[in-house]
Amino acid sequence: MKVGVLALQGAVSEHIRSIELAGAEGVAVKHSEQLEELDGLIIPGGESTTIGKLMRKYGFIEAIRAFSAQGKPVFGTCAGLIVMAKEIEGEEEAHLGLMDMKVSRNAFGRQRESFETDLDVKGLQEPLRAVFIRAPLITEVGENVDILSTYNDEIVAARQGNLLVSSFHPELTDDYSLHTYFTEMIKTTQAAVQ
Ligand SMILES: NC(=O)CC[C@H](N)C(=O)O
Repeated sequence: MKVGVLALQGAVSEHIRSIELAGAEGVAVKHSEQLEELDGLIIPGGESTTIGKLMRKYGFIEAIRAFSAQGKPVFGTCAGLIVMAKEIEGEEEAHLGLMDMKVSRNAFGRQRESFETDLDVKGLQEPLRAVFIRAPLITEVGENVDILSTYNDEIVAARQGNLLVSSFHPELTDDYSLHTYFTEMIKTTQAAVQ
């Protein structure tokens, strides 16, 4: 199984390490043509405005939409979550606009820049060590979105079919269980296609 990590900006190598611990081959993705050989894609954290601009410049917007439309799984963390949202509070334009949710940027940052906590995540056996860095919050979700985790009653992880998002960074600890969850999503879609 080959999982790409969008390598335009942000925490790329850490995601490659975590997805390889979960048993997949991790590929740094710099050109949209590379998507053709992938089974799943991770969009990392970083700065969503920058990632959005670079995605437009290098033809990733249409390419990732087409990738997702084939049913292939996409996992966005932190800034990656923001670029996947249909709506971003205070901004006129979304980026990929894939997932039926509204997000608020830097929502936790107003309280605390960054922090770590143990989170219960639906579908994971053990609490997950989660690192929040100027993290966004999901403030509204559509009815097709399954809420996987909350922190202080705020939504911090969710899934909609082949789309997975977390407002925290699951790649910055040794716990790769959310990456394993993503590889399981890929296996399920592959089984459904065959
Ligand atoms: N760690 C992160 O990815 C931070 C996201 C960043 N605050 C943004 O709004 O794009």
